[in-house]
Amino acid sequence: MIEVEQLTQQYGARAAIQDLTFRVEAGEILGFLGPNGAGKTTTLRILAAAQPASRGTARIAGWDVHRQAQAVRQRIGYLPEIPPLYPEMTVQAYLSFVARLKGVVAGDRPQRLAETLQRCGLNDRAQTPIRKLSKGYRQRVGLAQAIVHDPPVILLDEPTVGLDPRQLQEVRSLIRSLAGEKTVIFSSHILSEVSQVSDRVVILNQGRLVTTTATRELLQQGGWHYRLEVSGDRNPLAVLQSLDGVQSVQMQAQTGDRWIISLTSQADQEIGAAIAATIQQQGGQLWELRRDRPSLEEIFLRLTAPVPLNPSEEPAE
Ligand SMILES: Nc1ncnc2c1ncn2[C@@H]1O[C@H](COP(=O)(O)OP(=O)(O)OP(=O)(O)O)[C@@H](O)[C@H]1O
Repeated sequence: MIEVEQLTQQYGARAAIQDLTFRVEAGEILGFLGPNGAGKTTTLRILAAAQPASRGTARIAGWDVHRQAQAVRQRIGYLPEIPPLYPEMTVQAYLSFVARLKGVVAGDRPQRLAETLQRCGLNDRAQTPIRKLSKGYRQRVGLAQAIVHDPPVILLDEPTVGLDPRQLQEVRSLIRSLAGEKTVIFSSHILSEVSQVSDRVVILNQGRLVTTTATRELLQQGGWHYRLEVSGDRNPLAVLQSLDGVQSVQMQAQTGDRWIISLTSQADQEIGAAIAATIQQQGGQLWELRRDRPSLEEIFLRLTAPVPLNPSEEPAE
């Protein structure tokens, strides 16, 4: 339903996004994730036909976002970071205006409006001027304007920013309720949030695609975290470092002949038994061995760590 190929946006000498390629299938909810400045807004604006890309192509339901921008705009609902609301209008008048603008025929408008107000939990605010609404309700109106014309594709740019926990929950379940029926891209910089709403994520960092994967698989990519407390005559750090399947080892604390060590295994390598055997072989004693999955936040931070400069680009000392 959405096909992005080699999409690049250049701002002067800098590329805000570079060679992005991904697809979103019909009925899928895709989490679009990345830290601030990763290029999420730029990508969504291009997909919404709100700005042309410097290079590459993007198609929505087969229509090219650049060459067939009008056809694309009719088929998408777009919620930008700052929703385009008219503060003096009532919710109902505004949604009716948007429906007309988006080409909903007059006869269909009352039903589209009623359905949208209901779906977005806005029935009791229909006659309220937008300027009197709380942030959460404004966000609902923003979502409502994106779906009032019943588009097959919905693009939501950070729809949950600034909401309180209850509003967050409501907006998330609203987005979830679109699954299967609509194709949705929903951007965020919080992986745990995206994982609650979408089955698959695209992760961007500094304008480049880092990964596109099922959220479930992302969790498994992180390997395991171990924390062990060991005593003995010999510091076990070196021998643990050379163990098969180890990604990193760190000394957390040392008091006398006791060490507290944290260790991360490579993706899907369960090495608890090997750790215990190694300590025993070198005559040490294991007082504690704990195993955890890294949190989604840790995985996200690892995947989006700043990209180091090439040696040739490093400033001279
Ligand atoms: N009109 C513009 N002119 C120049 N640079 C821009 C412009 N718009 C965005 N950028 C730059 O492009 C990069 C990507 O910005 P973008 O807003 O797409 O990222 P983002 O992932 O949406 O970030 P955020 O989460 O902060 O909204 C940033 O470095 C930004 O400063």
